[in-house]
Amino acid sequence: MMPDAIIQTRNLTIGYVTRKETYPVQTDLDLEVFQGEMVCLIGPNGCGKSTLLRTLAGLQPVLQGEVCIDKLPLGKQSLSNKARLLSLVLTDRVDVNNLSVFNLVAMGRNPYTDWLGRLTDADHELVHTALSQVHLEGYANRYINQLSDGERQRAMIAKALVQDTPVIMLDEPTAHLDINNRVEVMMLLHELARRTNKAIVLSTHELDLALQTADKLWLMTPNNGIAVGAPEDLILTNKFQKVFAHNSYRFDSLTGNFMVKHADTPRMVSLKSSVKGNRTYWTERALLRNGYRISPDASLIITVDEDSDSWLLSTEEEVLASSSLQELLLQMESL
Ligand SMILES: Nc1ncnc2c1ncn2[C@@H]1O[C@H](COP(=O)(O)OP(=O)(O)OP(=O)(O)O)[C@@H](O)[C@H]1O
Repeated sequence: MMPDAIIQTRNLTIGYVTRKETYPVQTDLDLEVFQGEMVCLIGPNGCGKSTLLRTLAGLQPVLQGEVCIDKLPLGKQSLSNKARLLSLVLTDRVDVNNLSVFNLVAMGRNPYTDWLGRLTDADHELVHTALSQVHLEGYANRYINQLSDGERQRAMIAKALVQDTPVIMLDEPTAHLDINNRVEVMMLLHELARRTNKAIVLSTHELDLALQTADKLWLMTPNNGIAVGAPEDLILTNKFQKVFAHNSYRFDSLTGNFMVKHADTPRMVSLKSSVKGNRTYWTERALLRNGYRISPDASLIITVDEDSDSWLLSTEEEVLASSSLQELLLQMESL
C-alpha cells in the first residue's frame, strides 16, 4: 500500500496579488511528496520555483486550491505546528554574522524551547549531532562571518536538521558553491532523506546533479505546470529536453550532457576506432567543439587507437600523425 503523502497540493494556484491585480505564476498544481524521498524542483529562471517553495512553506498565500501537510490544510495549521512539520532553508544571505555556529543552529530548536528559549541538555546534544551530520564538528564556536559559503550553507542545513521536521525545503542550496561543495551538499541531502526518512524538496539550477541524485524531479515549465517523474523517465519522454530547448545548446540524451551547438554549416569528418573508449569520446568532443560533424561517409578520416597516444588523419592525398588533439585540430585547420 502506498504511504500517505506528507505534502499534497490540490488544484493549487501560486502567484502574487497586488492592490490592482492578481498575477498567477502557475495554476492547477497537483503534487505529492513522500517521506524518505528527495525531490529536485528544476526549471528556467522566473518560472516560479521560489514562489512554489514559499507557498508550500506557508510564507505566502495560496491563490487558489489547497496545500496539505500531514493531511491537514496549511491554513488550519498553527504556527507552532507548522514549525514542527516543515523547515525552510533560504539561500539569501541572512544577517547572522555576529552569531556563533552553535547559536545559529540552536535557533532551529525554537519551536520546542520554553518562552525564554532555554536549551536543555538534549537540545545541546541535538545541535552537536546535527553539526557532525553536516561535517562541521569543531565549528560550534566560530562566528558565521568566519565561514566559507559552503560551510555557511551546511550550518543552515544543520539548523533545519535540529528543527527535527519530517519535511525540509531548500531554495537553491547549492548556489554560490564550488563543484566539490555542490556535490557534497546534494549527496548529504540525498543521504539524509534515505537515512532519516525525511522528505526533502529543493530547487536547483544544477541540472546534471539533479539528474544524478534526485529520486524525483519536478520539472517546471513557464506558465505550464510541473511534470513529475524519475529523472530518466522525463528524459525518455523528451519532457526534460523540451523545457530546456535552446538555440545555442542541446541536451544529448545519450550522455546526459548539455552540448553547445556549433557552426550551422559543419565540416564533415569520419571517426574510426576499433573500440569506442575514452580517447574516441574526447576526440569526438574536440571535433564537435571545433564545428565538425561526424559522418561515416566523409572523405576526411581520423583513426583513433585507444591503446596509443597518436591519431592518424587521412585525406585523399596523405596520412598525417599527431600526438595530441591540439596538434590534430591544427593539421585539420591547415588542410
Ligand atoms: N514579490 C513579487 N511580486 C510580484 N511578482 C513576483 C514577486 N516575486 C517574484 N515575482 C515574479 O514571479 C515569477 C516567479 O518568480 P520566482 O522567483 O518564483 O521564479 P524562480 O523560478 O524561483 O526563478 P529563478 O530561477 O530566477 O530563481 C517571476 O515572473 C517573478 O518576476
